[in-house]
Amino acid sequence: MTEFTLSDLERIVATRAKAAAEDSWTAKLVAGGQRKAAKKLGEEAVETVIAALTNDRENLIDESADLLYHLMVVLNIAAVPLQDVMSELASRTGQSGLQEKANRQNP
Ligand SMILES: N=c1c2ncn([C@@H]3O[C@H](COP(=O)(O)OP(=O)(O)OP(=O)(O)O)[C@@H](O)[C@H]3O)c2ncn1[C@@H]1O[C@H](COP(=O)(O)O)[C@@H](O)[C@H]1O
Repeated sequence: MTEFTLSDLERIVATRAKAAAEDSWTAKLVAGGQRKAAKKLGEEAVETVIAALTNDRENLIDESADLLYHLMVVLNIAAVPLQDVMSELASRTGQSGLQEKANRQNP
């Protein structure tokens, strides 16, 4: 199987967001607005946490997929390109998270 990336998922979400709400979960979520989509994202985050804490590997993979998909929907509604998130992550490379935290606390 060829590698599937978050960029592929972003493209699928952008396409399906324009479908009829009765034919597509993505379109239904988008039509429901950011409040509902963000709530769904929060639920998936909690389910991911529970899977992690119960050492349920299969469920962790499943819930992580739900989480990433719903994040892509929330970013789509907010008109935030995935590349903006990746650029933010890229700008953080080369500095330890611990160093960044220390700089924030002692500017
Ligand atoms: N990756 C996903 C994806 N992951 C999860 N989901 C849907 O997210 C929904 C929520 O799942 P949950 O089980 O958490 O929620 P639920 O139990 O069904 O609902 P509640 O009980 O919480 O109300 C389900 O309908 C899942 O099918 C997804 N729906 C779509 N995609 C991708 O989007 C594409 C287009 O899908 P449609 O927009 O539906 O055409 C698909 O081919 C996939 O690539």
